[in-house]
Amino acid sequence: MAILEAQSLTKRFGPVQAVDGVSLTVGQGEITALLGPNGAGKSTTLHMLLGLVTPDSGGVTMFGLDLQKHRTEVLSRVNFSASYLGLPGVLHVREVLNSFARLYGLRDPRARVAEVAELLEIGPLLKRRTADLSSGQHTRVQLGKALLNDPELLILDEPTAALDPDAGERIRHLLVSVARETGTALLITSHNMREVERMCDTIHFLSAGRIVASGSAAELAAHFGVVDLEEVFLKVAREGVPA
Ligand SMILES: Nc1ncnc2c1ncn2[C@@H]1O[C@H](COP(=O)(O)OP(=O)(O)OP(=O)(O)O)[C@@H](O)[C@H]1O
Repeated sequence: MAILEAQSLTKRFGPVQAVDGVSLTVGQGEITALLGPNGAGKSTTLHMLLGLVTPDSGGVTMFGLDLQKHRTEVLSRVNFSASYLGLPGVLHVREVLNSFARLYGLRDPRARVAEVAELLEIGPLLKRRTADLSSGQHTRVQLGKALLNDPELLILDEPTAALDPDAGERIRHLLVSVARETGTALLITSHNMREVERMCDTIHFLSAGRIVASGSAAELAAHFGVVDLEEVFLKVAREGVPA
């Protein structure tokens, strides 16, 4: 059974058709990427999948349940992280994570916060005020928050955007382990083509709100007659997709 199925999602903001008929499926333990130029509609698509933005048309099914009809049940099995999400600045990292752990109804919030802090290597940050974190530290805390409830579907908007190469590599390794070992389905956006090549099973390329190409990195490179995903990106973004 698919973990996530989006059917013909559309969203218009005034004159801008941000998303125009996006359908996609993500299976258990699969890592899927949404790629595309700035403004292609990636974040809007993710926000519709999370129920944060209401689609003009189309629907979302997760775990076989309709998102609109079973919102609370469905979203309790999902989590989301993005560097643009704020954290309450006056609170310490431990207080923030403990609050989310209680909000998620975890049986032993403190134990899970300790586990996640070890996974994300944020133990030394637990006593810091979130307002004092660097952007890379903030990203790791956000990811920690997103792993607290052991989500079956993890949606990540540019998960490694603010991380240095070493931290980025560790987080990629962690995310791949989470998908492969626990069966969590991952849906990510990224502008880092090497990252997507290394992590993702399936890639959907968005342009002007539409999926214009889908496949593995190798399939897409072969299809467009280029050597890698970076070149696929440049070709599709600059020349479009031949009809
Ligand atoms: N709340 C909003 N109100 C008006 N326009 C919006 C809103 N959200 C997004 N848009 C517009 O919808 C289009 C798609 O935006 P979106 O943020 O989904 O793109 P993106 O692919 O995530 O881009 P980026 O790579 O720059 O993050 C853009 O033209 C954007 O300006």
